[in-house]
Amino acid sequence: MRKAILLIEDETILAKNMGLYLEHHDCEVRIAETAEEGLALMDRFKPDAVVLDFNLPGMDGLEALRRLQETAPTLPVVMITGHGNVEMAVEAMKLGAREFLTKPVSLAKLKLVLDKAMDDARRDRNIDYLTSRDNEALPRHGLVGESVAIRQLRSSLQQLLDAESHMSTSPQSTPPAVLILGETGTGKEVVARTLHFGGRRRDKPFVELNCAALPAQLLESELFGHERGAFTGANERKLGLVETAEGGTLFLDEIGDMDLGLQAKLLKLLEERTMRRVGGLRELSVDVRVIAATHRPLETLVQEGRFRADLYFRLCVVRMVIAPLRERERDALLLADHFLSELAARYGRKPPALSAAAQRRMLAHGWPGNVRELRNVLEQALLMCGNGPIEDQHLALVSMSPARQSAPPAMPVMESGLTSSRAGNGFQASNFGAFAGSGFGNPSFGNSGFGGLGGNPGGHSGPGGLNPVNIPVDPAVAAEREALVAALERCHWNVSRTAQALNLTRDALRYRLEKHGLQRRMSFAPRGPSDLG
Ligand SMILES: Nc1ncnc2c1ncn2[C@@H]1O[C@H](COP(=O)(O)OP(=O)(O)OP(=O)(O)O)[C@@H](O)[C@H]1O
Repeated sequence: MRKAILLIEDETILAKNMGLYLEHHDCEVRIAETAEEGLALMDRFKPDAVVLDFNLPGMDGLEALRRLQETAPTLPVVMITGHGNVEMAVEAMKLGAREFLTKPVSLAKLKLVLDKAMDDARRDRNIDYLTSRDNEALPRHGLVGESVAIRQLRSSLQQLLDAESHMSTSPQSTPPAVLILGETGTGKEVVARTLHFGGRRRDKPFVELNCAALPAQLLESELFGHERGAFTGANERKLGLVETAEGGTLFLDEIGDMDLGLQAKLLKLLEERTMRRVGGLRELSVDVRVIAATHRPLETLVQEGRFRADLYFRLCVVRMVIAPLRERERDALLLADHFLSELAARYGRKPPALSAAAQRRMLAHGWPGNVRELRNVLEQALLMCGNGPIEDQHLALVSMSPARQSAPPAMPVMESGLTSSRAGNGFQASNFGAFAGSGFGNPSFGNSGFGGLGGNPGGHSGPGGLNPVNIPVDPAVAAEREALVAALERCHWNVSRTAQALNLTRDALRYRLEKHGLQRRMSFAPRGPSDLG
């Protein structure tokens, strides 16, 4: 993705040279000759990084840096000075400048420093973002719902957390790996966060990675980091997310999409608690709790040889299955109340009522996108309903193939939550019996959601990302897709900016990307602050 770089430099020739060099290296550049001009460009240009000269006519570089920090505290700024003044540099660093270069500036070094500054900023923002999202991602009232499935899940989570609280604190006793299964949008991430933030690791990092979002090689270096020179473009050593998660939790979403080669490395991490950076010679010890999730029927992938059986067993020391929303009795209405209060507060309005017809329609709907879909549908309905109640025509529910709509409830709801909750203790070692038998895991996967979708579970796009659920394409849907693509192109496929441009929440945009099979085209897509889905 082209990076947008703002150069604030009054020496015309130097600014031009830097600009040409960076443009030649696939950056989009704007030059401002004064700090005032640069600051005025910020809103319109929205740079990914700023190169800022100390000595400028009018407002000086330090003052400009101060202002940039106020308005865009995570924006990486590289300072340039002609004097190599140490005090100034220290002051700039204190103010948050990422890097410091002295004139004459080596253009190659500038590019290197910029790349590193943007990389570091992205990593920091990931962590900040993940931390700041705690409250947002953990519903304030915990897992909303009173269905048997959700009550069981809540109590199983509590039992697991209680058991973990009695574990020894030695580094050898990492809490068990957990595998969370469920259709898209059922709340797998919420469960993972509940386990992390409800447990003893809560003050350590919760780092998440979507394994479906990156090609294998990138995923490996994102996960395990790399040494300098490990491959073309590896100009600096980079820490991976495993090391970033030290002492905390690594949440691997969409684990079913992980490449087989990388699965072997993950297995080693789980078995030996060691890892090696790409291009590295040393084995490094790590203390990381792994929680993995997928919407795919992992057991079937194992049977088909697409997922390692040994890794599967390692991951599901505790296995949790989250029931799809359509199987959670009247939870859709409880969740609707919850989301409407939350959304109404955000829009500064009173929560609207749901008409009886709207309630009936919600209870009859199949919710292929589950809780996420429900929230997005309600957000739109809230905006459409004016000051009256939400009527059924305000609910933009995507119609589904008849086969799916008429699918019977997949399973006794009791099966939800930890698979082993039947055993009475809420959780236990994974269900090897079920794996070996013809049922191959939890019946909820065999019978319902996944089967009924003709191999395209939960509305997720197919491997090419272009074939979402069997939805008849109507012109409105096509128009929505077109508008999305246009906005994405305008915003260089940056999720945050696109969401902003379309006045959508990131979740709402993410849902729409999934709906139209556009998600896989996000080339960068780790769940970072700017790119997070
Ligand atoms: N029981 C619940 N109560 C309140 N909010 C919920 C609940 N379950 C899910 N949510 C909300 O629904 C949205 C989707 O949940 P989440 O991201 O955890 O789903 P997921 O299963 O991880 O989805 P995906 O498979 O696409 O990664 C989030 O905004 C989450 O906060």
